Amino acid sequence: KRVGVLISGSGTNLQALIDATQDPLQDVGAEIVLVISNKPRVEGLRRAERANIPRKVLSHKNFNSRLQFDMALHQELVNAGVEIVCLAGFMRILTGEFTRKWKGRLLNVHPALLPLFKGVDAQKQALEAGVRISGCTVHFVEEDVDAGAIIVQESVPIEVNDNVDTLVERIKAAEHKAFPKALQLLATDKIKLGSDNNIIWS
Ligand SMILES: Nc1nc2ccc(CNc3ccc(C(=O)NCCCC(=O)O)cc3)cc2c(=O)[nH]1
Ligand SMILES: N[C@@H]1O[C@H](COP(=O)(O)O)[C@@H](O)[C@H]1O
Repeated sequence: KRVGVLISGSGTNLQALIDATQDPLQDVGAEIVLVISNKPRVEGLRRAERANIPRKVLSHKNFNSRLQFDMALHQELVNAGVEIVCLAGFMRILTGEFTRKWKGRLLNVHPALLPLFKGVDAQKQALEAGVRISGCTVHFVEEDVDAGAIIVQESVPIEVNDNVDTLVERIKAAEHKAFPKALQLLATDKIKLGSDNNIIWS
């Protein structure tokens, strides 16, 4: 399957997807054919360059509305023949127009065990809640933010002297295993999204 990856920053999840899809010993069943960043000059674009993956910057500042940005994003993905889209640290909320066009083919990784700790500071929320276990979630993306059907989760312990930075790092290591696993399940048709947002395993 042809995969498009959307990023906004460092791209360590993009790197994990690149490594997994380019590893001859793994059969992820996917090829990353396009990387799009909504921010220029981020490290994730250099990771794509090093992997010889076509890449593009689409700044939301160049569009008069969220919908126009999303439709330009959609057209780029369609033109590249993308079949599955992965949000890898993409920090723009997508319109329902976009999420409906990619329903069942749009994945995101969230740095907490959803439905706990939705939103942008999930690791900080977990520390403040005093939970002893957190982790990451790879889910289908719906219009309702961080509410899509869950595909893969991986847990990590929260240590006594953890701060946001140490927890971010530990959760990222889990993300780098969970995201390729979830992509493989979808790309090789082991799972699909059911009509009432359930996961159907074949
Ligand atoms: N409709 C839909 N779109 C998404 C876009 C990105 C992510 C990634 N996780 C994210 C979750 C939350 C945010 C957020 O609230 N950012 C601050 C506002 C930025 C802006 O103005 O756009 C960003 C990404 C998830 C979703 C999702 O679940 N549903
Ligand atoms: N959505 C969240 O944004 C971060 C992206 O990191 P990177 O993949 O750009 O390194 C990750 O922690 C991910 O959970």
